[in-house]
Amino acid sequence: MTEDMIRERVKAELKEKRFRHVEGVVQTADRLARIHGANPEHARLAAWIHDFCRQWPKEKLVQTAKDMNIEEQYFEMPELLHGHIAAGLAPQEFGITDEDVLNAARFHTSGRTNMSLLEKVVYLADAIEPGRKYPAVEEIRKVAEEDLDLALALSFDNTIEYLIQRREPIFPLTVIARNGIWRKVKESRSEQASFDIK
Ligand SMILES: Nc1ncnc2c1ncn2[C@@H]1O[C@H](COP(=O)(O)OP(=O)(O)O)[C@@H](O)[C@H]1O
Repeated sequence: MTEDMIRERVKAELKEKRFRHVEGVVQTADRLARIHGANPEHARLAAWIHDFCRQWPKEKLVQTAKDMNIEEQYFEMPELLHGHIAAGLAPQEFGITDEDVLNAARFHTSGRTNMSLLEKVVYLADAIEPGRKYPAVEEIRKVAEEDLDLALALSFDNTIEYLIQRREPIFPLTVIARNGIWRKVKESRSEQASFDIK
């Protein structure tokens, strides 16, 4: 399937506003990939498909996830299932088989530890595409141009703070990923005496 065909297939599946978000993620993922040396075509593919199942009803997500044998832990938070299902459908639906592309779609909402460069690019593109509006977004946009790991750490913190404020559960692996990326950011800067965030 060509990228244009994938675009049209995704467009047919989503409401206009959601599709505009996806277009924003594609554009941002392409840009971040070029800046940071990831594969821009792979970044765009993962971005096109990441929200393919975003508008499915919860029952359909849960049933499909069971049929696909998606890991038990994701069922506790059905908001996290759509990326996994999109990745599971992608070989058949779009002819996409590259594991890194599939994982970038799979983990775009929760993140995970030891994310690949492409996974970070797509996670952040989803968080900072031009349609996103939240207090920290400008700071994360700016940092994402220069330091992908720091931007990822800030983005995890932002999501976790948002969920806490709303008294929502936090997926435990996001917290573990958050701790890991902050450790990596701090270690890589430990020689710089002036390292200071905020
Ligand atoms: N780490 C997380 N743990 C638990 N719930 C989360 C987590 N990240 C996001 N969510 C929930 O999933 C929903 C979808 O996340 P969001 O990033 O806005 O959408 P999308 O994955 O479609 O880009 C959010 O409204 C939030 O409630």
